[in-house]
Amino acid sequence: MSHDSTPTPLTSSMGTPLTGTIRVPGDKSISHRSLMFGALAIGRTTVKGLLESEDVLATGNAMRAVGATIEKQADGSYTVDGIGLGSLLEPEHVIDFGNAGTGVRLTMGIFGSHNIAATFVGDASLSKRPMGRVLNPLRDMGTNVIAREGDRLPASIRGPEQALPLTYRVPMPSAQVKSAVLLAGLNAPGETTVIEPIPTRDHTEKMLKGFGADISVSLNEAGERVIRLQGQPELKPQDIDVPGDPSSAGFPLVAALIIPGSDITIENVLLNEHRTGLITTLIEMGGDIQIVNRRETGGEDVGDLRVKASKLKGITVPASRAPSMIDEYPVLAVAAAFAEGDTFMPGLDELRVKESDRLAAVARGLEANGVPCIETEDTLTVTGGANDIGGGTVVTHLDHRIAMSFLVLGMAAAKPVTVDDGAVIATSFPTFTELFEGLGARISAQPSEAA
Ligand SMILES: O=C(O)C1=C[C@@H](OP(=O)(O)O)[C@@H](O)[C@H](O)C1
Ligand SMILES: C=C(OP(=O)(O)O)C(=O)O
Repeated sequence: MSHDSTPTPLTSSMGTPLTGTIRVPGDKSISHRSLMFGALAIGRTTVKGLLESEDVLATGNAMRAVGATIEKQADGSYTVDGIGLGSLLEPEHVIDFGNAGTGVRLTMGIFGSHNIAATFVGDASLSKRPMGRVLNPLRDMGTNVIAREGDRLPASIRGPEQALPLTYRVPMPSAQVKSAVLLAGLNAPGETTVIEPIPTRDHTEKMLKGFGADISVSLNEAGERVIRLQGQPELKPQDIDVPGDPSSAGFPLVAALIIPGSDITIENVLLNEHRTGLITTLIEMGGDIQIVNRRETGGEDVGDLRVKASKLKGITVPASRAPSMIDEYPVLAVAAAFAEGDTFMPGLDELRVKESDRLAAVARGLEANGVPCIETEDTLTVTGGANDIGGGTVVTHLDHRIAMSFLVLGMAAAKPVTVDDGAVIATSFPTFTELFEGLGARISAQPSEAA
C-alpha cells in the first residue's frame, strides 16, 4: 500500500501518567521471514502472532505471487502452504512493496536465484533507498538486473538457470544484505558463505536452521562472523510463535520513562541479544527497567519489561551498539531530550538510508520543538532538559518511526507536538494509537493544513 497521497496529521499532548499492562504486536523481522520461509518449505507452516502491518502484508502478497497460499484462520493465526525452494512460479504482475525495505530486499534475494522474471516497485520513500547493496551480490550470482539510476526502484530481475554460490563479505552492517545473499544461496548448488565483520540481527540464520537448512556460524581469526549455507536443502514447515517486537516496544518504553508517574508492563518482548541495544542504553541513562519472567520461546529469548518513570542522564552511546538498536535511535533521541546533559550518538551513517534520512529528520524534528541538538555526517548530540519544549510540527517523510517518536515527545513535552502524517504508522505498528490511548496518552487527529 502507498502513502503517497493522503497525509493524516496527528497531535499528541500531555495526558495522565501511563499505567497498565500491554503487549506490542509481533516482531516485524520475524514476521517477514515466517511468510518467506514458509513459502519456500514444502507443506503447511503455521504462524501465531504475525504482525499484520502493511510491510508484512506486502511480503505475504509477494509470496502469493510466486505460488504460496497464505490464509488467516479463525483463531487469528496464519497458515502458509509453501511451494518449495526451486519451484517458484513467475509472478504475473508487478510486486508492490510499499514502504518495506526488508520485504523487497529479502524477496529480491529469494527470487534472484530462481529462473523467473519479477519487477518490484515501492512508494516514494522506498524508491529513494539504495538497492545496489543487494543487487550487486545478486549480479555476482548470475542474476540479470535492470534498475533505475543508482540502483533504485522500480527494478526488474531475472535469475539465471543455475545460480552461482558466492562468498561475500558484507560491506556495511546490514542484516538485510546478509539475509538477501543467504536467501539467494538457498537455491544455488554448493556452499554460499557470508562474512559479517559487524554482527547484525541473526533471525535469518536462526530461522533457516529451524526450517531444516544446513547452516553454521563460526568466528574467523579476525573475530568476524562466518555463515556457511549448503544450497538446495529441502525446507520443512514449522510452527512459529512470533514474540513482541522490541522496536515497537521502544515507544511505550521511552514514553513511560519520560512521563512522570508512569508505571507500565510490556509483556512478551523479544530479547534477542542483537535487538536489545535500546534497553541497555536506557538502563545506562538511569531508566528503571526490570526484565521479568525471562524465558525461551521457539529458540528466542523473551521477557516482560516493567518500566517506571525515571530521571534520565545523558551518556555516550557506543558506536558498536548501533546495529542492535538501529531502528530505535529516533525514539532514543526523544528520551535524550528529557535527560540531564548531553547524549552523544556516534556511528549513525546507516540512518541516512532508512525510510527517510533519519538523522536529518530527527534533528529537524527536535529543532522544530525547541530541543537543542547537533547533527554531523554520522553523529547526533541531543542536549536534554530544555524548558517549554514542544509546539512544533514534524515532517515525517513517509517514515513511521519518525511519526511515532515525535508523538511520544508530545506526550511528555510542555506543548503539544504534531506530526504531518500519522497514516505511515501502519507500516509497522497499526495499533499504536489505540494502545497508547489505553495507557492514558492523548493523541488526536488534526485537520490537514491543505484541507
Ligand atoms: O533484517 C531485518 O529484518 C531488518 C534489518 C535492519 O535493516 P538493515 O539491514 O538495512 O540495517 C532494520 O533497520 C530493519 O527494520 C529490519
Ligand atoms: C528500517 C526499517 O524498516 P525497513 O528497512 O524494512 O523498511 C524500520 O522498520 O525502521
